[in-house]
Amino acid sequence: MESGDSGRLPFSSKDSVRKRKNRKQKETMSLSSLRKPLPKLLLNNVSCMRNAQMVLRNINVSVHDGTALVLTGANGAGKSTFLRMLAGFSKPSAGEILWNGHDITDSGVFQQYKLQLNWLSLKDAIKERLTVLENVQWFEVLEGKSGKAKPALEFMGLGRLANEKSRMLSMGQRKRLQLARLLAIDRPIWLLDEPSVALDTEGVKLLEYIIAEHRKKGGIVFVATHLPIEIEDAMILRLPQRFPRRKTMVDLLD
Ligand SMILES: Nc1ncnc2c1ncn2[C@@H]1O[C@H](COP(=O)(O)OP(=O)(O)OP(=O)(O)O)[C@@H](O)[C@H]1O
Repeated sequence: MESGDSGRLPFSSKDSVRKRKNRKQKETMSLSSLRKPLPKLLLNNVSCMRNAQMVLRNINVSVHDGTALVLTGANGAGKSTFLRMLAGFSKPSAGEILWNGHDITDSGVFQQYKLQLNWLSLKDAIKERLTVLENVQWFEVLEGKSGKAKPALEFMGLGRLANEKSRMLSMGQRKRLQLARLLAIDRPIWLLDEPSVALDTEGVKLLEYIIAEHRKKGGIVFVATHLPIEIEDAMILRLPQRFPRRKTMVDLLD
């Protein structure tokens, strides 16, 4: 009996050790899944209407710190609409956009969320009568910051023009000024609509560089573009064409 009992004991103790191990493994797994960071931004089945037409349909994207998302697609596919929605200018007609798990359409959340955003679009909001430097400083003042305007302009190759009236600037220089503003204000989420338009080769390189540096600090970058921009490990979201394409002059020439 004794030997029989003692013979069974090691098995039952092995069993309980194995069970304990399994339990521990399960606990570790559930802990690690708990620890998995929330996406900074989550678009959950988002659709968006403009002018009574569905422009974006059932978009699902999750974006973590350091991510770049490049939006591509034909004219009218909805790239700017996507950015406008993230900026809070348009509301999703269905689905939700969560920032740190909170719905950005909630007004309390939006007050905090909008302070994270840096918006760059074709409408450059440059004040013609201010100098180039004042145009950046003006944004700094609104932000309660100071001291970064000059270095940002110098970095973007506009140091020499800092005291010129901004109406003197060429298109590419205006774009560089917008990028200098982005650097001076330094907010974490960049929404860039066609940021490389009008930039020369060096300007595009600078743009690629500042995007890479921003991401290294954990910044998030959304870029809507038709032009190739080198962004390492970017997620690409190609928005579908909204209407069947009619024949164009290009097809006739082919
Ligand atoms: N201000 C507006 N009011 C109403 N509808 C608009 C407005 N702007 C754009 N739209 C509609 O939304 C659709 C998507 O436009 P959007 O500007 O998002 O496209 P896009 O992909 O950025 O185009 P592009 O490559 O030409 O910049 C357009 O086809 C247009 O019908």
